[in-house]
Formats: sequence, C-alpha cells, structure tokens
Amino acid sequence: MPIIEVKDLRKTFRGPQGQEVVAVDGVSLSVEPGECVGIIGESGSGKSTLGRLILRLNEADSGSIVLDGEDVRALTRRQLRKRRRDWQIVFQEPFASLNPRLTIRQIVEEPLIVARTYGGRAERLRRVTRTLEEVGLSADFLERRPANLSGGQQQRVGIARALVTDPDLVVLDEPTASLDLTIRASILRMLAELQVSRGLTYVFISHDIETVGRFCSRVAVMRRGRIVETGATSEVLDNPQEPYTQALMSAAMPPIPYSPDAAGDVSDTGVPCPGKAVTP
Ligand SMILES: Nc1ncnc2c1ncn2[C@@H]1O[C@H](COP(=O)(O)OP(=O)(O)OP(=O)(O)O)[C@@H](O)[C@H]1O
Repeated sequence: MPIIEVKDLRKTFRGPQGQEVVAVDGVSLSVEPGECVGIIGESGSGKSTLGRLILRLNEADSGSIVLDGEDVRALTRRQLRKRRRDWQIVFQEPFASLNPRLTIRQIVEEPLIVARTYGGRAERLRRVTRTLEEVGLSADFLERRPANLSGGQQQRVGIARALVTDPDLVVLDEPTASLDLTIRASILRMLAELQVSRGLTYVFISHDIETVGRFCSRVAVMRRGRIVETGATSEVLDNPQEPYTQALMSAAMPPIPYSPDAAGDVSDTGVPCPGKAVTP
C-alpha cells in the first residue's frame, strides 16, 4: 500500500493584486514506503505548496490526500494533531523555522507535547536527548538557543524536531539550500543514514537537480503547478523526455564534488548517499 496517494490536487492563492495564482494544478502522486521521491522544478513551480498540501499545512481546494491509508482531508483538527507525529516536515531556512526565544530542548520537545502521548517530562527529555544525539548534537546543546548555533547545527535541530515523534514520512523542503557546500554534504549523508536506520519515506523538494540525482530513487518534475515528467531518477535525469526537464538539466550547475571525506560541521557519518551521480 502506498504511504502517499495524492489524486488531482489543486490549490489557488490570491496574488498581491487579487489575481488568482494556481500553485498546484491537478497533481497526482503515489509514493511507496521507504522511497525517497524528489520533487524538482524552477522557482514558483509549486513544489513547496505541494509538500505543504500533502501534510495539510495548507488546505487544498480540491483533490484527495491519503497518507498511511488515512483520508487526510477528512480529519478533524484534533485527529490531525494526533496524526501529525507520523508526518513531519523539515524547512529550508532552519533559523527562520526555529523559535529564537526557546531553548533547543524546548524546540525539539514541542511536537511531543502537542501529540500528548509521550509520557511525562523525564521521558520526553530522554527522547529529546536521544534524538539530538542521532543528529550529531550532544546534550550540551539542550539549553542553548538557535542564535548560538551554526547554520548546519540549526538544521540538525530542525531535523531532530521532525524525527522526535518517530514519524514514518518526512517532507524535506530544500533542507540544505541555505547551507554551505561542505555542511550540505554532511547533512545529506546524515539524512540518508537516518532514512535507512529509521525506515523513513522522504519527499525531497529541491531545485537542485544534482542533489536530487544523488539522493532520490525517483523524481517528479514540476512546472507551473503540474507534474510534467516522473520516473526513476536515473531514467529521468539521464534521458529527460520533456523539453522542460531538458532545459532544467542544461541550466543545472556542473557536478559538485561529493566526497565522504568532505568536512562536516558537527559529525560526519561517512554513509554514502543512495541514488546516483548526475552528469548534466
Ligand atoms: N501563501 C501564498 N500566498 C500567495 N501565493 C503563494 C503562497 N504560497 C505560494 N504562492 C505562490 O504559488 C506559486 C508556487 O509557489 P511555491 O512556493 O509552491 O513554489 P516553489 O516551486 O516551491 O518555489 P521555490 O523553489 O521558489 O520555493 C508561486 O507563484 C507563489 O508565489
């Protein structure tokens, strides 16, 4: 059974002049458990909106979203809050997505409190500490605040916050776009390792074809709110059928050296990334 089954999803926003902006225009997508599916496309093609709709962080205008067999659009707010722990998101801008007034412990603990099913304070602290360790942050970070952390460390906190409730699905919305190249590599390696060790399913949103080529087993190409091409990453990127995908490929940067020896900011796991290298 697919973990994500999206059918004919649509979302229109009002632009600044009151005009209609069709962000997602009839998208259907099916994702099997354990897959990493990349969503690529130029800026404004609707990638982030699709990710947010899938998790019901934005409400779709129409279409259906089934996660883990559950009709997500039919859930009440209360039901959704309970299920939130299974479906998480990591945002592009770690600092903007972390409340600067809270300590790292409070930030990572918050989803546990919202879900209301993770025992008392001591049990929650154990979970928070364990999850921070998993993302390469020691207990020394517990009482620090986001502003005192590097960009890479902030994103590790964002990842810990997403993982602390043991989700099975994580939407990664350009999780490394704002980070330096070497830090990017170590975060991606860590995400790849976590996917295997925790059996996670990823939807990996990116405008960086190079990264998607290395990280994802399957890719969907978005243009103006629609998926115009989809398939195994190697097939789509080695032999793009759509002129739009071909244009994206030729506009892509030359390959970034992706060495397991690249310096990391906190901990390097040395775990190779799945997928394959892309040679545009
Ligand atoms: N909350 C909103 N209000 C109004 N318009 C929005 C809103 N969110 C997104 N849009 C518009 O919807 C379209 C799709 O945006 P979206 O952020 O999903 O694209 P994207 O492919 O993720 O782009 P990027 O790579 O730049 O993040 C854009 O035209 C955007 O301006």
